[in-house]
Amino acid sequence: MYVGRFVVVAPGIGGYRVSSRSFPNRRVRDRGGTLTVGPTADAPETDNPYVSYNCARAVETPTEEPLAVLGNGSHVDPIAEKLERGYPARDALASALLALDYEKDDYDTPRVAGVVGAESATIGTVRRDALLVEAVEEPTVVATYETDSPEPYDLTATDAEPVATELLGADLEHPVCAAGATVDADGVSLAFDNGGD
Ligand SMILES: NC(=O)c1ncn([C@@H]2O[C@H](COP(=O)(O)O)[C@@H](O)[C@H]2O)c1NC=O
Repeated sequence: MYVGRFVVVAPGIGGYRVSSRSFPNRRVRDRGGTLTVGPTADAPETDNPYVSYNCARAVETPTEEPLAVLGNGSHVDPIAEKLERGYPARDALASALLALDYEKDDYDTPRVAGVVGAESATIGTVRRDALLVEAVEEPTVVATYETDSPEPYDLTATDAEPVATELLGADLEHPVCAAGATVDADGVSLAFDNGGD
């Protein structure tokens, strides 16, 4: 099955995977507290605005709560900025997803995102026909295609890098790269797996 990009979150842990039919020559890079998806050196040039972006950010709220933000596009940045200004996760997700809306590409690709705290998690998506934001207690996935509403996900890893590796290895078509995050009282850990390097 091809689900495109997907986010998985639960309290204390989360991850994000890029699956792609059209732009497989991409990887995650660490820019210090932010993980970025972008082209590999040998990738064909493209003017598609949706394929390079920050996919994971570590933030701290005004009350010093560490949070991780994960998502499939430029909405990750305003979600992170709203959390840093004290918006609750629900409101940061809903307002940024609604403002940017689904992607204006050939597929009306939904935006998906999650916010992970040490003891909380919230997941969201904006599609052509819906805006969904939910607080969740157990690992929950939302994807761009097919699985485009939140549903339970069987996540076994408990650390950031194993989460990335587990998502990259999930039996879903066209894996490209993945990110993982863990959050506890001490802060956020981010990691990634680009497969084979
Ligand atoms: N976030 C991403 O990594 C990403 N990769 C591709 N897209 C969009 O989704 C469309 C379909 O891509 P694909 O055939 O790889 O699933 C692309 O034309 C592009 O507009 C993306 N946008 C949202 O998921």
